[in-house]
Amino acid sequence: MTKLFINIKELIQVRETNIKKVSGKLMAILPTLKNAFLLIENDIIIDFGKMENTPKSADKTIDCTGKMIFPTWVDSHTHIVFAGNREQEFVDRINGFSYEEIANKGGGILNSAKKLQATSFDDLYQQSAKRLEEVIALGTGAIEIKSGYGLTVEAELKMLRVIKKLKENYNIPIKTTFLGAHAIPSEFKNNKEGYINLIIDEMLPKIADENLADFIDVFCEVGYFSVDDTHRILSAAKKYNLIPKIHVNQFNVIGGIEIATKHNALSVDHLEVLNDEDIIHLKNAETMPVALPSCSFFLGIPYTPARKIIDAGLPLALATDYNPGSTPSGNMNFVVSTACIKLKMTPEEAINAATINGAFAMNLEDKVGSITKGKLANFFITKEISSYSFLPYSFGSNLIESLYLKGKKQ
Ligand SMILES: N=CN[C@@H](CCC(=O)O)C(=O)O
Ligand SMILES: [Zn+2]
Repeated sequence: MTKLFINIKELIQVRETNIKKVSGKLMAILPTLKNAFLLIENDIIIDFGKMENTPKSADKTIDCTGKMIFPTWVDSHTHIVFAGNREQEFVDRINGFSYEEIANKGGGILNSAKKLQATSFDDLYQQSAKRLEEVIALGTGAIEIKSGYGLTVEAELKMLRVIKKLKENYNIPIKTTFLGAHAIPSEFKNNKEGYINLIIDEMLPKIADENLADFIDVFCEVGYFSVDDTHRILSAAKKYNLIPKIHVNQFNVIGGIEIATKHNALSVDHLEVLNDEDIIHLKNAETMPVALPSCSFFLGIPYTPARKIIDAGLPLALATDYNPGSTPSGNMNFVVSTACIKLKMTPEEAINAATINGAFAMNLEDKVGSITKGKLANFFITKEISSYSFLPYSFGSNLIESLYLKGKKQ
């Protein structure tokens, strides 16, 4: 079955030959085609070009006059499998408590873990599926999902099995990250080593047995897991071929980037604080830096210094961090807007960061992230808009008119 999209006002992020990622100055270049067509066959993009070269026929033709087509957003960092919400902590923060103070009082990640442990598999699946549907409707066409709100063998496995079921039931590429080292559970309050042993000796082998994860993550931060802990966990995960994607530099610079790059991490995420040495480590690595501006917006913490990263010649990806504590939003359109408004990224840089660079940060750059022949037909058609910059400019508006995943209208 072929579908031909014609009279596309502008086809965004067209790449004749696939690229892995865009870095530095090249991030400012967003290749597009005006007055274009796009041809797909079943779930795959098979051709695109200028209207004067439109193929004569297709099984179905869709007129896009006045509208643009973007590859769907690639959200490379989420925690959408969680139970309940944490709006009381939101109110506590309005009343002057910090994220750290709330966590130290037993709130934060431990609060979510308590809720998740008491939630059945089916209930957790239903809550998570609803969030997945919500973000797909907002233009996300590939997503990474982490565990890390279980913090017991049983509850971490429950989270990962929920993600597995989401993968089976939804039509988008989903990658799974094991984040057992998200926080130290209360039972191990004075025995962090004991919890790390549990991760290494019990959780990892069981996860590998059931093939439940693609990536390994650690929250490398003061009060959570040290650089040495991170090194231990990543070394153990290597045996199971789990690739590191690490939470680092959210509140403090403690050497997380150095250890992550030594372990050839696929990405380092957050980076709200970043020093010159970190930049040097990133320059010597293939690791993708990932900014999560909605988290900075919600917590009122510094924004990732995107200019410093890009101006150093590095790539940058954007993701939502959708989770109940620091970012209760999975809206990639808002992320792209906030990146322009607060991180001073140009629309071209932000769109590259939210598509092809996000795909790299999930090892999916051959499948999604650009309009390229052979890639999945995952894209959205906008409402009538004046230019692609109108999208980040109109923050808070939903300008997506329709969405195709693997060639099927959603
Ligand atoms: N920082 C660590 N993990 C999450 C937040 C966890 C939570 O507060 O529930 C994040 O990426 O922001
Ligand atoms: Zn996160």
